[in-house]
Amino acid sequence: MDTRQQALFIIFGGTGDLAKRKLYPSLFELYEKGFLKENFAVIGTARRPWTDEYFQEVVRKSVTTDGTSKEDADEFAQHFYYQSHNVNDTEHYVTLQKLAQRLDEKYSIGGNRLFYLAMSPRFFGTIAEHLKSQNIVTDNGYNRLIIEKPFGHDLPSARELNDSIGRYFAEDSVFRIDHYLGKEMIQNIAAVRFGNNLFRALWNNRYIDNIQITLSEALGVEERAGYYETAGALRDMVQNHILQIVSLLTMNMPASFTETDIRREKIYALKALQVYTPEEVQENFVRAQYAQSQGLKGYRQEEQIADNSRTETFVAGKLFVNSENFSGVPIYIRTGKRLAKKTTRIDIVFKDVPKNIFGSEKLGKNILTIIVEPEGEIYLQMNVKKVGQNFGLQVQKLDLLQSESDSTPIPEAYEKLILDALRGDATNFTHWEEVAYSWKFVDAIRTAWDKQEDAPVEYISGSMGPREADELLAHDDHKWIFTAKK
Ligand SMILES: NC(=O)C1=CN([C@@H]2O[C@H](COP(=O)(O)OP(=O)(O)OC[C@H]3O[C@@H](n4cnc5c(N)ncnc54)[C@H](OP(=O)(O)O)[C@@H]3O)[C@@H](O)[C@H]2O)C=CC1
Ligand SMILES: O=C1O[C@H](COP(=O)(O)O)[C@@H](O)[C@H](O)[C@H]1O
Repeated sequence: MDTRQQALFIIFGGTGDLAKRKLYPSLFELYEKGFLKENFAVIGTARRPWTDEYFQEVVRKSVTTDGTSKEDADEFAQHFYYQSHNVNDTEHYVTLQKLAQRLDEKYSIGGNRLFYLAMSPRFFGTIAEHLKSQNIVTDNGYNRLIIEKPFGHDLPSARELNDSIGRYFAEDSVFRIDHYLGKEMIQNIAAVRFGNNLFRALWNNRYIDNIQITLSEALGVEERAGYYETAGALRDMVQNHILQIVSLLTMNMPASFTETDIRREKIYALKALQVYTPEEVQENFVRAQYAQSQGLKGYRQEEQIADNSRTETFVAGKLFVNSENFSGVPIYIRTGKRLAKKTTRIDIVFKDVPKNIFGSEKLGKNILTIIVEPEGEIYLQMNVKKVGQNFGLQVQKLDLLQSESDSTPIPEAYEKLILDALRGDATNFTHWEEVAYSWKFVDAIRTAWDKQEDAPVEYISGSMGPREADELLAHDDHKWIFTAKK
């Protein structure tokens, strides 16, 4: 089967951080693996007046690491063209249309176009409109729009944004990126759940006691402070990545492993999220900010951050998916910056056996742990017999998968997602209804917080958040499985 793709990429925000750090290296990987060969070209656009030569140099630099072949990087960069372009200026789209047409012919692309909007969402509507009105979309190939997060800052703004895009592009041409859905171990959730009868049978409120999702980062806000100050951890990480993980963990088994069936079940799971009243928000959610400590700046001392900022850099919460299989199972989530360690992990804690027949021998919990980062790993914690004449029990970890044992290099999330978009497979992109239900849940929390007089509590940089996040679980007689000490 010929896996080579033919496409013209037009990247809006071609001079930006995301394009340089993620998009060009991912395209290069696809080139090195043969998915992109002769029949592709990339137009980078942004306002600054770069030349093609300068742009190609930027691209070469961004794809070059220790092992990169200089010849391949040079050949790859030859496919890149730069067009200085202000997205608000209609005249500029006329020039863009001509360049796109010329490159389509030069590289025999056949009209396939992928428009990557790697810039502030406030421009998305105007770009979509101009792509249509200035005939940059073709009628002899596909026209797909890849859209970066954040998709709005609440439900009304997301709906407005969706409507403005929807006037020009049908839902099946819109690929809303959530890069967590391109991560290998996040994609492994479906394999573990639906590929093993053992877990398929136990994956419900009869056997699962609680679920814990941790997305912790060691870094602070770095150079994205301006954006972060308007978002906070709730909008930056919970509305998208965490709720997407929740939907993958709690959705019913899809009728088939296809885009339509998977998305249907994810939408259903997100629709079943319990939307909290302000009192329930107070009880079930904790927000916090990193404080000045251990020689590191506190959040309010960072550049571009107001010294009275109330933006949360940490969120912990307990949520419920009120579906037949998951109602009653607390799902504890936490995410934050300047925490002890960069890690993304999911712990599924199973219920205790109904009766311990081993007398004074204590039984440990069965816990299935999926570590997404730093290394992909899956463990199952089990009770087994201690070796020896006497009967004693011990807890052991069954190592179900270790990335080291599989020599295939793990593709970067963006690389996988761009290839999916080229193939027209939107399974790992978020449907509008998923976005809408996620905002509905998050808006209830945000609105309650905005009305609270208290500022976020503080936590020490390098810790796993404030003690309130531990108390949230202690209140239910639970505790976080992952502590930084391990
Ligand atoms: N960076 C990251 O790690 C991540 C980014 N994202 C999202 O990706 C998007 C891009 O982020 P990022 O690359 O960091 O942002 P940057 O600020 O680095 O880039 C913004 C880009 O937009 C261009 N631009 C701004 N105004 C205009 C205009 N009027 N006309 C044409 N071009 C314009 C800028 O170039 P110029 O000034 O030359 O016009 C620049 O290329 C955002 O939606 C962000 O939320 C999502 C996840 C991670
Ligand atoms: O979307 C975002 O994700 C990153 C964390 O992504 P990861 O792949 O490194 O886990 C986060 O730093 C950023 O604030 C947020 O916008």
